[in-house]
Amino acid sequence: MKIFSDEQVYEGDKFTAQKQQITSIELMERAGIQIFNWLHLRMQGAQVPIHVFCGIGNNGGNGLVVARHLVNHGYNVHTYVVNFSDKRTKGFLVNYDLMKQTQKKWPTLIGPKDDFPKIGPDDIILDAVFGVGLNRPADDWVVHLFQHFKASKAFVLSVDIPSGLKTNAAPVKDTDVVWANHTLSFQSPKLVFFLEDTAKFTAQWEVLDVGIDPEYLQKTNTLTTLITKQDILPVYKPRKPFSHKGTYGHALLIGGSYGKIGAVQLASRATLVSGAGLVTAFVPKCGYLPLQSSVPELMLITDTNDTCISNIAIPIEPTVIGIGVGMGTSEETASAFTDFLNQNTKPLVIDADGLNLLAKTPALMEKLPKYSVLTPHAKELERLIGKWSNDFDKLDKAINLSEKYNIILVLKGRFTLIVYKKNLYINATGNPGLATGGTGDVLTGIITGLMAQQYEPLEAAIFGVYLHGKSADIAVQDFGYEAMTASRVISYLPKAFLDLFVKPEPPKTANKQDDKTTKK
Ligand SMILES: NC(=O)C1=CN([C@@H]2O[C@H](COP(=O)(O)OP(=O)(O)OC[C@H]3O[C@@H](n4cnc5c(N)ncnc54)[C@H](OP(=O)(O)O)[C@@H]3O)[C@@H](O)[C@H]2O)[C@@H](O)CC1
Ligand SMILES: Nc1ncnc2c1ncn2[C@@H]1O[C@H](COP(=O)(O)OP(=O)(O)O)[C@@H](O)[C@H]1O
Ligand SMILES: [K+]
Repeated sequence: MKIFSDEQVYEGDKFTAQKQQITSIELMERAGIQIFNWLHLRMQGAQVPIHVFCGIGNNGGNGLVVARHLVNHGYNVHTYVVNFSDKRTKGFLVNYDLMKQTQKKWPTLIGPKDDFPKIGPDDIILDAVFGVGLNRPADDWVVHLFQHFKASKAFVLSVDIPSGLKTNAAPVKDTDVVWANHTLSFQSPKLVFFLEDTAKFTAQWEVLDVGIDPEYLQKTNTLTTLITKQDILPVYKPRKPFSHKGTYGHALLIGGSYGKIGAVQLASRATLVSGAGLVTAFVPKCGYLPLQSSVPELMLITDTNDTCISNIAIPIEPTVIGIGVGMGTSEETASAFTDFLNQNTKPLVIDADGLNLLAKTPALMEKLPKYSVLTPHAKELERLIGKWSNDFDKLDKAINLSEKYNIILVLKGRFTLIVYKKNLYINATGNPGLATGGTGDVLTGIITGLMAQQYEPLEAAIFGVYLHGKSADIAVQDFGYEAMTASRVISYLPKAFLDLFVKPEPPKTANKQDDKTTKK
């Protein structure tokens, strides 16, 4: 799913107005009706007080449209204008006048010196104070109003974005932003809904189709994508009837050390279950027996050293190499890793201690083949790029690293972000059941297995991360979060593949307008 920038949404609005010969006010009316329908469907006329707080820009204009329809349908509505500027937009002004005509009085103006209205814990707040037009910190009194919302414990529905939140920068303080229970985001979700520092500002979100012309949506490319099944299906390579194990590549996993052979076991099982034709592991001698007896499909090559990797000699021609899981960072291993990178020409997936060794000797980054896939968790990433001040700083640094070495970075977390140069892919599958040792090794195995089958490295990273999280999402239904374990994530990979071909259920809505909303 494309994540449009603010500029692209404005541009799309203009394109639509021109192509469909309608005014921006009519487009605003359409969007407002969508929000009204969302509320009406859920409230069915209930007389719960609804406090609509409107700014003076187009976000406020959207709020006024909703308020008018709520009044017309007999709801218990209180409308306020948060009067932070006198530069009112046309979309605001037109709807402000219509509001007067509808309820025969002007909405209540709130300024810096006014008391805030009483809001009960069972009331509803419609937050239309700031949208994506926020371009400087809000005044203190407006921030106090946001805190008043939070203190009321009322349900907060934000229009387009929680007010005070920007789409491209971190807020200075958590109190500068409205904490929404739900956000109706225009046309696509915002990147900030998926970032560690800002996801908390909306407990849930939904996309509202505000009627931007389909031609514009289709032809416009975005830098940011939310990975959905619809993005994965065109990438999926169906198994061919006249194929054999050679068709699906030979994956090699290099890793393991005394006490950490399990990491290679998990990664190589995941590689096998992802469909690689042949899988070999290169491990220290101590790994031979446990791996040979626990994974019969796996072939093994051992190092001359008993307990750690000391000399990576590979008498095979693998399609792809996954290196680093459980490998350790001893001096012998570090030197073997350097020698390996100096002579390697095969595509690479690098995880765990492979990343730690790269961080220790950054000059080794020059040796990475282009399109190598690196899969750091937050700590490993910090070792590679240094500390960051906020999510956007982290992304900038990751983009720089990707551009400098032409590599793909898989930034693991609740929402794993795949960075390739300026392109960003967000994965939303997965759950806290994955917060357990070994699940990262499984991911390395999956991506390596997909690359063995000739998925392009970027495709393999995107597809792999999606499948990994999906397995966990299916497994959680049987095991819950606590009992998940990395092995169970592998056992549910088959179901994650099969799920690709299950059609999503149509949304259960009674209202045609509401069919247009996309549920998370
Ligand atoms: N079809 C539709 O219905 C569509 C509707 N859309 C809706 O429009 C919304 C964006 O509307 P918007 O551009 O008018 O800006 P908005 O967020 O309302 O802010 C108001 C103005 O306040 C100002 N300002 C900024 N920061 C400030 C501050 N800290 N303290 C004080 N003032 C501050 C700044 O103006 P300035 O003073 O800089 O001239 C800004 O312009 C968007 O989120 C969506 O709801 C669009 O998506 C298109 C399709
Ligand atoms: N709360 C969470 N929600 C979703 N995914 C998670 C969560 N916690 C961890 N994960 C995923 O689990 C994996 C953990 O990887 P990693 O930290 O490398 O584990 P290990 O090194 O033990 O194998 C990553 O793919 C990460 O995205
Ligand atoms: K808002």
